[in-house]
Amino acid sequence: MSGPTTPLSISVIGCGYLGTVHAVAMAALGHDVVGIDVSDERIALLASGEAPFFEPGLPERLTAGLASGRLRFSTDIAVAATADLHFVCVGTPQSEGSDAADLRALFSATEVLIPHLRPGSVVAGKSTVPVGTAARLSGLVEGAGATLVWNPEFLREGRAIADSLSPDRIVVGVSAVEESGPSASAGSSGALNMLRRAYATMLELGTPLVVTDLPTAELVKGAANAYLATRISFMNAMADVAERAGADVVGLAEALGHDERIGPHYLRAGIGFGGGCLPKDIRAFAARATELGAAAPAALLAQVDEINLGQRARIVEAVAEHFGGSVVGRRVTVLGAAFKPESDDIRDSPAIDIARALHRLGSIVTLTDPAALPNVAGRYPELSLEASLDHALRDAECLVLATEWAEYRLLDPVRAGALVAGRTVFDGRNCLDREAWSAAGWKYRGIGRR
Ligand SMILES: NC(=O)C1=CN([C@@H]2O[C@H](COP(=O)(O)OP(=O)(O)OC[C@H]3O[C@@H](n4cnc5c(N)ncnc54)[C@H](O)[C@@H]3O)[C@@H](O)[C@H]2O)C=CC1
Ligand SMILES: O=C(O)[C@H]1O[C@H](OP(=O)(O)OP(=O)(O)OC[C@H]2O[C@@H](n3ccc(=O)[nH]c3=O)[C@H](O)[C@@H]2O)[C@H](O)[C@@H](O)[C@@H]1O
Repeated sequence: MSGPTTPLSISVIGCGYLGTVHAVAMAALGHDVVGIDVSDERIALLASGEAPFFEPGLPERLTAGLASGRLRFSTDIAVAATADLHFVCVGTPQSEGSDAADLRALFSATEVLIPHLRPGSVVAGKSTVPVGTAARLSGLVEGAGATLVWNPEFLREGRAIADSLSPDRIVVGVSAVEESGPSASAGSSGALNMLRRAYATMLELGTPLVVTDLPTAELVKGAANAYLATRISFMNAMADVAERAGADVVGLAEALGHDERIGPHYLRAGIGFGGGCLPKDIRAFAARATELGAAAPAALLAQVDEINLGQRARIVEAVAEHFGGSVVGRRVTVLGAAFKPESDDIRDSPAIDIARALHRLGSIVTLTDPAALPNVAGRYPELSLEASLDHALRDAECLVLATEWAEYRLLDPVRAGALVAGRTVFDGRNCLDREAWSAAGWKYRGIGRR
């Protein structure tokens, strides 16, 4: 990818799944980038060229960035002082004991950055936040003569590099809004120009730029994730009806997806959504909506959440039912631990929830995954982990496919059938070839399927 006409000096604060990829992408675009994090371990890994998590394409991009001299990493926030533009990418997890977002890292990262800001520099918030957060931060930033903008991120794990370098759209929220619509003040207009320079390569390629006010930019992100989550739960609700009615949710989704007004994406029924974002983001959105007095969106998203979590419980119930009501002593192998394929992220993973629930009910659970097992090890000692797929299959009395990695989707049912002790498969992602598995003598159970 060709670089911008005038490279910027950029800091990226918080080098997790989002920040690491953003730092690497900004360097790939030709900017001078320093990634900053409070974790010594993480920064040491990154500085040595080792990707701290599994993300396709990241190792190559990281190595290239470091070799170009345009990418470095530090735990010292003072190194941000030379940057013109600071992207804040720290975590905003669910608070313990409530549905609201925990904004402590965001405020603390901004506070320590303040002494290193100078007039004209720009702070761009990328973390996902409840609407109104930017207004609370802007006073802090403007006190230092700098400008705050909100620039939410829409990348998906597993496709993070491509999503960062070729986004569907770039959204920038600025602080000044006049009655006639968003229009930038002097500070905001300079900040907007800085963001245009940061993303020049993509803008030249025609990527849409949406300039709006701060709360709308924050809401775009929350609404996008709420909508995606709602689509998935909608299809899981349809799957419930389909299953009871003897219909097939896979065919239903295909037919719905051909409608241009609906489109084919996020219609896959299954054990539901997980990860570090959709679940906590809909909860934070609902909590903030409630604070603002908007009861209906909070109720809608509570229902989306309930349907989603219900999918995990239902598959556990179905496995128990298969064994005549009790899984005690039954050997069940769960295929997949990550919340989605091409990622090692196990945050709020449906696969882990299901494996743990089966174990609690007395089942002997083996969990396998091509990338995520190092993240599971130590955290869930009750689960028996098996890196080799063949070993995981051996003597299993039933399989639960929880994460649709290619090696599971393409698993040969005849070969698998020779390894297991019982030929029953619960396809939690409706991704197996039902006919081929049935023909190989398996009892196939999908979700929302006959
Ligand atoms: N993971 C994803 O695919 C996406 C995440 N987001 C949002 O981006 C934000 C970050 O998410 P992830 O990267 O997934 O989280 P993460 O937990 O992987 O990374 C957060 C990083 O921030 C660091 N950190 C915490 N406090 C800090 C401080 N004061 N100064 C510097 N670094 C600090 C942590 O050590 C950690 O490395 C969240 O708001 C999330 O909702 C948005 C789009 C995509
Ligand atoms: O805010 C974020 O962090 C990101 O959250 C999601 O991205 P991500 O969580 O990486 O993964 P998705 O591909 O959206 O999948 C989320 C979950 O939904 C599930 N899913 C997805 C699609 C579908 O049809 N059905 C379904 O159950 C997946 O298995 C996975 O567990 C959004 O897609 C990104 O745009 C957003 O930037």
